[in-house]
Amino acid sequence: MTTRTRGVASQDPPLAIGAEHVAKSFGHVTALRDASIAVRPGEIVALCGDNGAGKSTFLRVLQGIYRPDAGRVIIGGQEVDLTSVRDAQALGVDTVHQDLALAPDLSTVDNIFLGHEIRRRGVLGGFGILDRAEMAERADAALKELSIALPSLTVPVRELSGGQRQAVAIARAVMWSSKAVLMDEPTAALAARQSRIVCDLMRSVADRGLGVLVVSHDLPAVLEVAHRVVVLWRGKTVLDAPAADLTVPDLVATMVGHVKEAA
Ligand SMILES: Nc1ncnc2c1ncn2[C@@H]1O[C@H](COP(=O)(O)OP(=O)(O)OP(=O)(O)O)[C@@H](O)[C@H]1O
Repeated sequence: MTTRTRGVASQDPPLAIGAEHVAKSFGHVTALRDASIAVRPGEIVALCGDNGAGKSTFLRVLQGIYRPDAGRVIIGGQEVDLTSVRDAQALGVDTVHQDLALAPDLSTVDNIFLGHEIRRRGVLGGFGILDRAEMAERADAALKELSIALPSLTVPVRELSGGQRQAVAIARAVMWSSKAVLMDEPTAALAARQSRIVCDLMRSVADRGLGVLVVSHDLPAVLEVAHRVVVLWRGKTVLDAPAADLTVPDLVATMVGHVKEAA
């Protein structure tokens, strides 16, 4: 992984996460041809587009799963060359996946600390036993900070509701992110009330100063929660506008190619 500041260091405030003129092809299929997005600290930006527009591919570029063929990725105001998801995580970017990627048989505490377990020092200085009390305390504090109320932090997460599991996945991502959280369709599987709770949670995450990039087909939720909306059409950013200036019919028209405003 390398980082450079060329051309992006003067942006004020520095981008939490962004990308400029990204292209990515798979053989003869062009998934992205000119995709750009900019998310500043404390900002919620929605990434929308019709099926096959390139949203998942763009998200994977920002996560470090795919290297772009052209263009650049920016994290924390610096141009970066990500070679893996671990690179993005090390720079402070974590993802809430559509399937949440939680371990169903583990508790909320264990899921939040999965891969980041805290251990007490062993008697002989080796790896010690899990420090469950410390992990429970820190998980509880992180959930409280996001105003997430759960019936129990110790039951397996499969016993929680869909909205509660979504909240656990978001809390886990926030716990290990210092710059931005990427969310893939966070309200897709939720009823209206739980969807509103997740939108409130996105606001809490942004209020902590993190950038939030959310991929969503839920256009009313997008317009309610996002500060700005970026639309991809056939792999190109064709709209980047404040959500307050847009309506659902505007967005639908842009998503299907009736472009009113080029970025
Ligand atoms: N690994 C891959 N190999 C080949 N083609 C791919 C690959 N990933 C994506 N594509 C193609 O790239 C284009 C963009 O796909 P992508 O999944 O990024 O779109 P999307 O906007 O996320 O779509 P959806 O909303 O349907 O999930 C599509 O034509 C898709 O078939």
